[in-house]
Amino acid sequence: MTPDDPTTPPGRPLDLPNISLAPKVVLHDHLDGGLRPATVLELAREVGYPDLPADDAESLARWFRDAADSGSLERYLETFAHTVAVMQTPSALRRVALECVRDLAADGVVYAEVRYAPEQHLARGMTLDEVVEAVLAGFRDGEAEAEAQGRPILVRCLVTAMRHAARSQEIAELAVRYRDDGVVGFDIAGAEAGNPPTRHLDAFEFMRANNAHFTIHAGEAFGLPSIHEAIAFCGTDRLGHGVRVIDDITLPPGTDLAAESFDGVELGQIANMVRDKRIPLELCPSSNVQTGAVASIAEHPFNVLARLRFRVTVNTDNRLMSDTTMSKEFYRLAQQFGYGWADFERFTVNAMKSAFIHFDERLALIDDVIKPGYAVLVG
Ligand SMILES: O=c1[nH]cnc2c1ncn2[C@H]1C[C@H](O)[C@@H](CO)O1
Ligand SMILES: [Zn+2]
Repeated sequence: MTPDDPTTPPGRPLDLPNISLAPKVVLHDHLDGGLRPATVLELAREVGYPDLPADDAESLARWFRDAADSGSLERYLETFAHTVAVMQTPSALRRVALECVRDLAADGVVYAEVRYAPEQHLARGMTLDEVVEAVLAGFRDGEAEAEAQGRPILVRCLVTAMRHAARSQEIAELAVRYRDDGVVGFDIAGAEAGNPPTRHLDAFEFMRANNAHFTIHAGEAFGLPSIHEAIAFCGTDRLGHGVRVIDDITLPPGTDLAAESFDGVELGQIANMVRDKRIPLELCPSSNVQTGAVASIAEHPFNVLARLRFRVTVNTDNRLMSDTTMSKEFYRLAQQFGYGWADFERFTVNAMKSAFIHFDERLALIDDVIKPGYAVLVG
């Protein structure tokens, strides 16, 4: 695209430096999937963890990306053993949480919901409450620092239960216990096949009974039945990925996935329900390619879903494993599907509307931060 090209979107060039200036919102970002490689090395040395697969930051970064590039969610998840191993003390958790906020703020993120599974951080004797408190302290440190640097960011936390394990009720209780301290919701993650959302129905019912929010990783490695359970039986507020909802959408043969509109599309009951109820899709393009949920960015249903007016949001999932940032995800989508600032603004407003903070707080960020931020870029 060049400035003379009539297809070039208006405003500043859509390059990474400009995209990083745009206000962005991330709803799906794992704390244990976003460590800095140098921090993994330092913490491993501090806690005496000898099993890292590389001993310099650059090689370690490459190892995470390549190992996660596996085409299988199960193999992708194996890489987390190394990050979780070095996140077993309050000081390590607080540092990782602080650096997470620093990295998000430096990338122009203005609101983030960051998740992790407290039950995976008990190996050296911390309690679930101590884990949550250490992470929240790190987020508060990061927010204060960003504020002082004139780059304010609001970071809230989701606590995740591992879907193959049996602690979801406890984790849901933890979410409710810390709801006034920065935990805004609950989630389940891990290997999807064989661990359907209804395995954790009690935990979701507990959240609903307490008027509390949750999202569910569904429709990533496993398809429509998982999405159906998450919505129909569990009553999820959002879908973690949900990308396989595309399997309930019939496109005429030969449809160009990068088109601006789609004729002759048919939606099944599940796809209609997701769209009718405006259930947010936490799409994570790079991660979806790495786990084999989709074959490539070009074949990612993001554009089809966006043009069909599903409530799509753009997310990082795991910045370390995908070697990504919010800006890079936006950039990759723009390169593939020709998006401009107005599209980015729409995806960002979609995300902000879908956040688990209160309505007035969401509205304030949309009106006071997101809209003015994009107005500057559009010019
Ligand atoms: O995209 C994902 N799908 C399922 N599970 C995931 C994904 N990304 C991270 N996880 C797992 C691995 C982490 O250890 C855990 C908590 O953040 O969540
Ligand atoms: Zn995830």
